Amino acid sequence: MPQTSARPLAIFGGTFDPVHLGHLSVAWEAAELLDAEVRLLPVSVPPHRAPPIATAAQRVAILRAALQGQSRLTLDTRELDRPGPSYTIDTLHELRAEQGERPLVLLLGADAFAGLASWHRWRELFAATHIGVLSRPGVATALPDALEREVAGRRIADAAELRAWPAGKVIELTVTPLEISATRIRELLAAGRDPRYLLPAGLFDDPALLAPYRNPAA
Ligand SMILES: Nc1ncnc2c1ncn2[C@@H]1O[C@H](COP(=O)(O)OP(=O)(O)OP(=O)(O)O)[C@@H](O)[C@H]1O
Ligand SMILES: O=C(O)c1ccc[n+]([C@@H]2O[C@H](COP(=O)([O-])O)[C@@H](O)[C@H]2O)c1
Repeated sequence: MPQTSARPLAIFGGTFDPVHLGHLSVAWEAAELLDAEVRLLPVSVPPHRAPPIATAAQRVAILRAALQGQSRLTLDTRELDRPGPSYTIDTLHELRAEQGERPLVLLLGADAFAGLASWHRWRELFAATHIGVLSRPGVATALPDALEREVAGRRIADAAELRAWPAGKVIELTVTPLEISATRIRELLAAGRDPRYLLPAGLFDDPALLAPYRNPAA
């Protein structure tokens, strides 16, 4: 592969049902550690889990409100425009066609990374992107054998090295541990609780934003 020196483009995909301060904080720190542009990509149809509670439009409205007031993290809604399951390999091929040899970095929480060998055409991911693994509280670092074998020769420790190649390296990103999950936030909202300090403050300004979780049957 040709060498490159462009500023990396990092993508952070998720169901974001809803986006929370755990997502935003780790994405922010990854942008700092990698000196990268970071885009949040909400999935349309998650390949490996039940459909989200909120619609795509509702999740995007929450994301837009959550991202207000800063410009380091941006929103990329391309997966919502594609029918069928949101396979990450398809997204990466689209981005590669747009970005040329610019380094791409797929950001994954440690839990999502540990499950990588079950993803659609997972071995092709390494030719399409670098991977940045975000530490997450309570997630063991041991990997299944097939994944460990694929990753073993790819690990790097210095983020600057990512710039030398468009794809193919794996870097652990040690970020501030925040034990926040969307599952917990949905439980709290469904129980009529107010998880104010687990979510960006702006989400509480408009009662419609979190309404899908307060009364999922509505
Ligand atoms: N607190 C966190 N710290 C580090 N990574 C996180 C954290 N929360 C989510 N992630 C990562 O964000 C990505 C998208 O996660 P997702 O939208 O499924 O959030 P979640 O909080 O894990 O949701 P759910 O509880 O519904 O499974 C995944 O790569 C996941 O590992
Ligand atoms: O491409 C796949 O097969 C695949 C399988 C599972 C998850 N993903 C992606 O991983 C990201 C995090 O997913 P999740 O389920 O933890 O929200 C999100 O962008 C998903 O599209 C992708």
